[in-house]
Amino acid sequence: MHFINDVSKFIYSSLRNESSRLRSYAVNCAQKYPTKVRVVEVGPRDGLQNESKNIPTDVKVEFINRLSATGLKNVEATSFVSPKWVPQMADHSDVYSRIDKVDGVSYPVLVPNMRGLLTAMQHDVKEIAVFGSASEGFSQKNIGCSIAESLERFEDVVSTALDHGIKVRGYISCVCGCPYDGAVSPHDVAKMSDALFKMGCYEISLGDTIGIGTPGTIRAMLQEVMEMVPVENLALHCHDTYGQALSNILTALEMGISVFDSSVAGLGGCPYARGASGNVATEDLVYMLQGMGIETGVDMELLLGAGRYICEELGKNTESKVAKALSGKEKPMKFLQSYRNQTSLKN
Ligand SMILES: CC(C)(COP(=O)([O-])OP(=O)([O-])OC[C@H]1O[C@@H](n2cnc3c(N)ncnc32)[C@H](O)[C@@H]1OP(=O)([O-])[O-])[C@@H](O)C(=O)NCCC(=O)NCCSC(=O)C[C@@](C)(O)CC(=O)[O-]
Repeated sequence: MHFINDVSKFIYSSLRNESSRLRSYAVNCAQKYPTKVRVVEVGPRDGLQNESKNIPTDVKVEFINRLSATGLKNVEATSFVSPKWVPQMADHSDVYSRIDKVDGVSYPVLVPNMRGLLTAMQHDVKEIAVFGSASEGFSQKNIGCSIAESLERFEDVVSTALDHGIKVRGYISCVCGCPYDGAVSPHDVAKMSDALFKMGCYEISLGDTIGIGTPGTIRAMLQEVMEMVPVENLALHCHDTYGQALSNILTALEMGISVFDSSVAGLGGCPYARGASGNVATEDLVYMLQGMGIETGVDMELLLGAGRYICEELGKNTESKVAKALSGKEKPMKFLQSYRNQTSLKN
């Protein structure tokens, strides 16, 4: 450990006078932050699924196309779920077939069962996500079965998808607490993560569905999960209900996690977790990461534009603090750039 710290300090001091990007790199090595983060945009799915007002398919398609142009590499497009359960996602087939598929961008879709997978395959979907829960109560309310039954169901879905060359991501909800069962033990989250990883999910996204976690509970949960699944196969999915999302993400970054889910304008919530607010806003996440010198590949101006577009269409105010702060500025990007130029960590 001392050796690692010494190496990090040496890298830091020897690069002190180099370019700003190298300086950020050294700082991140010294502090053990990853130098690059992949942001998984879940706005078109998690962000919109809870909206009661009908959102035209055209708007969803335009929203996804704008997000694809920002440099994001993962834009979750829709859910092939039952329209009886989530009416807002009933146009999943239309949305998926009409969006522009940009090279290098993945458009995962949620799939709860074999029927969802077969429909997704008819539309040549390249990546799906199965979604389970670490708590029994949420599993029953969200997908109508127990955890054990869900794992049985996913076995077939995952193996069929993999046989057809479709990548599979695995979500686990309620990793810090459940709206029906209360506290959830890190051991149960680790067990579920292990099961989905062994099934063939390339990445496990750990969802703090009701945003109740704090850096303390997130750390304890991640410690147990990391004993079962390598850190490079983990992602964190934070809702910001209690205002803890960015602190929780910082904790996960310190522990080596480098994939985070977020939703532009902080849209969202789960229909089966009443009272839970939206995901951490993508603008706020990217602002924090850029300010730490961590590469995301996301163009902030285009991202702010995508957030403005969907908020106008929904007739809502943004939940992003960054979007709110910059909305009063005549030239927001110039303002940000000049601020960054005055600080030691330019990006
Ligand atoms: C899993 C089921 C289908 C079980 O639902 P069920 O009622 O137990 O199953 P069923 O097989 O009896 O099906 C009921 C009806 O739905 C139809 N159906 C069945 N499957 C499909 C399908 N794939 N696509 C279209 N239709 C389907 C089926 O044909 C039938 O229609 P009917 O015969 O009555 O006319 C249901 O519970 C469901 O769709 N649940 C989805 C709930 C959901 O999408 N929740 C939000 C996403 S999860 C989330 O937000 C959390 C996450 C991922 O973001 C992470 C976090 O923050 O924690």
